Amino acid sequence: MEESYEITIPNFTLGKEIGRGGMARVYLGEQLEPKRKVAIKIVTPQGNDPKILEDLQKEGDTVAQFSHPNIVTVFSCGVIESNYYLAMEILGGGDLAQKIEAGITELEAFNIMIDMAKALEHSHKRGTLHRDIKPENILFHEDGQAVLVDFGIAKAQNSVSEFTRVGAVVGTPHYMSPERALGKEIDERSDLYALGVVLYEMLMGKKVFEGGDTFAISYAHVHEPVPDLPEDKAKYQSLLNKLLAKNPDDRFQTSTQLISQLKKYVRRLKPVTDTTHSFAPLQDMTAAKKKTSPMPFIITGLVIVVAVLLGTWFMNQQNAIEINQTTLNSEQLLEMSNKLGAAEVFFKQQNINQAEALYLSVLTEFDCKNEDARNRIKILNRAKYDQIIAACD
Ligand SMILES: Nc1ncnc2c1ncn2[C@@H]1O[C@H](COP(=O)(O)OP(=O)(O)OP(=O)(O)O)[C@@H](O)[C@H]1O
Repeated sequence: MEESYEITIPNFTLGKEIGRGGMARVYLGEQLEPKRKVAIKIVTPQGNDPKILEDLQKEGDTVAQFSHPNIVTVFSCGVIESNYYLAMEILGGGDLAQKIEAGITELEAFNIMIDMAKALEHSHKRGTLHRDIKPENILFHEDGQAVLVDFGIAKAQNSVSEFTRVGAVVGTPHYMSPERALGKEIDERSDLYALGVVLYEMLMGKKVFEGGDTFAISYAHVHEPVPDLPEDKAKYQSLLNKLLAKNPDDRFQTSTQLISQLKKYVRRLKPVTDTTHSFAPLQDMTAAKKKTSPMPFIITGLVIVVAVLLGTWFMNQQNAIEINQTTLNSEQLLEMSNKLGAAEVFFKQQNINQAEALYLSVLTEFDCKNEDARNRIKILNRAKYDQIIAACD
């Protein structure tokens, strides 16, 4: 029951749909002059927002000026009938999420890292951040070469940050740098952090921080230490720690620095026959079911939530317990339930400080009688529990 797309793009014909994202569909197509096969992405913003269309157009123009083997080649872009279209080269080798699922060698992971660092070096030198580095945005040519796509939320580096512009963050929280989660100004080091998260995923086959919701994941990026790699991968720990440092000053400062470091690893890996992973050939990747990329998370007010939470936590450390006993409205109830969810995730992961901070926040700011939070705080911090009981009952 595939609906056909009713838009006509001058100089292009649309063929079959090959993928879908949050606001976008991607089709095979043909450019008529000069004749060539292309992939055409059509984005239909909610409410046909002219500002979003204008931003997409600017971003398409920016990417079209890039000329790099590891950045998708854009042939044409524009706005037609409130839709934005982008005609680009076809990347028929699947995406990195599929590769990770199928299994990937360490050598291959490092080669992909170099390709992506080179792509970022090119765009950063031209003042553009990617801002949405994730495995779904790393596609492959059929010969296996990695290509960075979807500068869909890229912004010129000196333009207004997406926080101040719309009061929301666009992008998945799994690859979000700490400074970004906290709503601070970001620079190229934030893209390099995201690339570090991708490296962890390639090495371990799972995300560096998981959580019940966007908040819990972002909170982990801000506070959680980088997990220890298993013994057989411990040789990559220092690299990973540097990529995922909480403070951007402790990371690689430029893609160029990262590339030279990665090359050393590749040199060491090359002569070794890697038997730790089974590598699925590319045909298997392309045959694998294509997961459509999930709609980007829109994290409204995340910055405020994290800031409020941190503030509350520090105050709780310093001051005597103060309890809010007012009746909660529905928004506050929702916020409390989000905090309880995140706290439970941290508790199960034995992230005691984070769990304690969240449970205390629930008891002091929302509901000092909340049974779940009381039971946990009783285990985590008996003194605080007694204080809360005394202040509440
Ligand atoms: N040039 C291309 N060649 C082949 N497939 C492509 C190409 N560009 C995108 N795709 C595929 O089309 C699908 C949707 O694209 P894309 O993820 O860019 O949409 P999106 O809405 O921007 O995604 P997101 O929700 O992550 O922002 C994906 O499966 C992607 O792999």
